[in-house]
Amino acid sequence: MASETPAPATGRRKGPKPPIPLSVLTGFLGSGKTTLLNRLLKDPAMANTAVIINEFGEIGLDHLFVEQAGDGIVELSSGCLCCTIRGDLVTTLENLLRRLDNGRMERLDRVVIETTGLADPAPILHTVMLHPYLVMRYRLESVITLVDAVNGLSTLEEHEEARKQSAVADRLVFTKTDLLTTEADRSAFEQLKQKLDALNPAARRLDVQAGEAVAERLFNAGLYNPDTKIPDVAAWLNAEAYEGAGHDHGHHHHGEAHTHGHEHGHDVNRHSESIRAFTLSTDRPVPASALEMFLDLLRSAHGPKLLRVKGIVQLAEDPDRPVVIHGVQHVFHPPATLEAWPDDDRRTRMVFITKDLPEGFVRKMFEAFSGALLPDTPDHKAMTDNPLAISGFTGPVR
Ligand SMILES: Nc1nc2c(ncn2[C@@H]2O[C@H](COP(=O)(O)OP(=O)(O)OP(=O)(O)O)[C@@H](O)[C@H]2O)c(=O)[nH]1
Repeated sequence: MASETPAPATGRRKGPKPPIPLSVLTGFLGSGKTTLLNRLLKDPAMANTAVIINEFGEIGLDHLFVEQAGDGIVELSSGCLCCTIRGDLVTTLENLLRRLDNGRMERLDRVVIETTGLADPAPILHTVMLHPYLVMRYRLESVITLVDAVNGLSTLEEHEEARKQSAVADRLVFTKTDLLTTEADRSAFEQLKQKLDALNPAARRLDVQAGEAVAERLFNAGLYNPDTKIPDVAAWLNAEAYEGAGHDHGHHHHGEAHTHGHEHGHDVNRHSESIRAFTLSTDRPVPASALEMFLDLLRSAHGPKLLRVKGIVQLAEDPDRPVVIHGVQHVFHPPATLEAWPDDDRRTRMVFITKDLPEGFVRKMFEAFSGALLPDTPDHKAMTDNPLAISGFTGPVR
């Protein structure tokens, strides 16, 4: 627990240490996580990174070992640390902090957690976000999801977990594009990319085979530019990418065949459409209490349907210092206040990836609390839907 770590650690230099960026590497079974990690671990750019994996055995690190420490952490010749999850993730993350705080480790610039193939990344993120001490020392930077270019389309169609993994990603990394040899393969890959456009329009995409999956492009997806430490809100939100993607979901998938009949959980189109990506924005400053009530209601009543929420908000009470919000399902990072707006755009902007939670409903709720008009993102549903009628809604909008 937090008490094991000596308190003076954070005060060794002046002020508390900045939180350590933490990324989650996920992707379906066999999507190529181990292969990519093996390559990354040799990259000098991974120095001062700790990678947390379930099993050393799988990853075949033997030739890279330099030191085997008692706490399940090994130091690799690249300067990267590798840890197994012994006990639980909290203990592993605490062990890393202990090494850092007692000087056994000089620096820790980044932590990467590899999930098992079937895992929903949200509980891993919650482990950190809900822990009172870890949430001060680590900061969620990015979710990186590997997508197999050959099998990705069928995996997405058949597995809810794969859709969620893709929807919450900050980076979508294609593997196995070298295996796209036939016309049919390439056409399936195009369809896969279209599906991902709908599920997650904002994630930057990288191709392993094109050499794009290097550390500097995979990571550094957080709010803060790692070099300047200045928040780069526009890149982090990438709200422009949602324009066009979030508003016509109903039209993206028509014409696709249903292949699995209509038992629950197997209607491909219905599920693809149930995950939505959209933005809300307003010029009007939002009262702090309205923001709080809006987020409280969203997360308490609809938490599991919020796959990912990011935003920057102009508060009525403190319009010069924007507040940054960041949530994964019902769990939100403590809101951070920036000292100033990073650029001239002072609008409140929020991006949402939701499941079974229609855009019109979220929009209406935001309007109801904030009194804000949302002129730049007209949505005819918002004009016609009655939010009270929808609040008990459980299925997708047709
Ligand atoms: N041709 C090709 N094969 C790849 C690529 N990436 C991974 N593979 C192969 O795909 C298989 C699965 O890769 P892994 O790295 O074990 O995948 P994983 O995601 O770690 O798998 P799990 O641990 O089972 O979830 C291995 O045989 C890899 O060699 C790629 O870009 N191209």
